[in-house]
Amino acid sequence: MPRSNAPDLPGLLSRLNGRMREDDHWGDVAAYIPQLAHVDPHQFGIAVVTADGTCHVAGDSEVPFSVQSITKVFTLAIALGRSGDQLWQRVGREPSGRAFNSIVQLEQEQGRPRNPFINAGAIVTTDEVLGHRPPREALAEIVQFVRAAAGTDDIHINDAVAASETAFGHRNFALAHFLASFDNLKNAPELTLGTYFHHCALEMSVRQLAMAGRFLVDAPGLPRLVSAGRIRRLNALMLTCGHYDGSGDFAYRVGLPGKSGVGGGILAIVPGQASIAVWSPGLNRYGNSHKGTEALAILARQMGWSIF
Ligand SMILES: NC(=O)CC[C@H](N)C(=O)O
Repeated sequence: MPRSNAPDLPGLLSRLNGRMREDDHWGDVAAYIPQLAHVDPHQFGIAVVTADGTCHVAGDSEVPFSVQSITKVFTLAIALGRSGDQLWQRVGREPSGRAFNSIVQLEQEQGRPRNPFINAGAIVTTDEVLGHRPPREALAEIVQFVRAAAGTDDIHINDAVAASETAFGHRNFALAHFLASFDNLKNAPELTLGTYFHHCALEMSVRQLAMAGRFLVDAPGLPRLVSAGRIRRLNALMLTCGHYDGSGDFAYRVGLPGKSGVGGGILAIVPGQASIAVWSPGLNRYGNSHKGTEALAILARQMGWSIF
């Protein structure tokens, strides 16, 4: 009997939801994207898909939220599918120890971002996915990949969020132009960023996100979109880099590969056993969901889930 079917998971999720709502420290929503600053922080949802394909949910599990940087996992999978290991000439595989939008290492390291999950690295993988196509085509491929992974067509880009980020995206413009100055962008910064802002503005509920994460679990009954070797490598990068300068703390507390977004979502993977999505819009000092991290730490402990 796999451990994923062990202690009454639905009951556990429901108690976890209650416990998260008792404590009134919710963290602060991301204010640098005006559309996200309006989101009510007092929300919490969780979904777990186990290896047998069952999805258990609790809390605000059907509310679509801005998945933001969690899409970097999907764009990385697509970029590796298109370019293979050549991608690593343009972007590294080391934790940055810096905030997600930091620019300092880019100058020191001649325009090769530390990893694909910080903004500079994700701008490079987006540029790779874009190739020399119109952004609309690349976005269609990304949305199609996410929909196929989730098993539903009801996943959309929120254009107002993309526009809001474009209007205030001075940091990301700076990063993209810096990359271009080191000859590490194939497209005009505006085109690559337009694609990046739009895929970050994808919206999903935790149910949809947990379903979309199934391809990273590598269990016989779950959809397989990339090879087993690539699944392991995506998970390795999620563990070491998925929470930016909070990645070590997340590994210490949760013990699972995970990817966060400033919309307050986290996708975490229990290899061979489960795909977990949590969402609570208030963030901690690293820009990762405060209650999402708390909830994952408790769930992992209670289920005995850890890669260690
Ligand atoms: N950490 C995040 O989710 C950041 C993504 C956001 N779109 C940005 O570029 O700033």
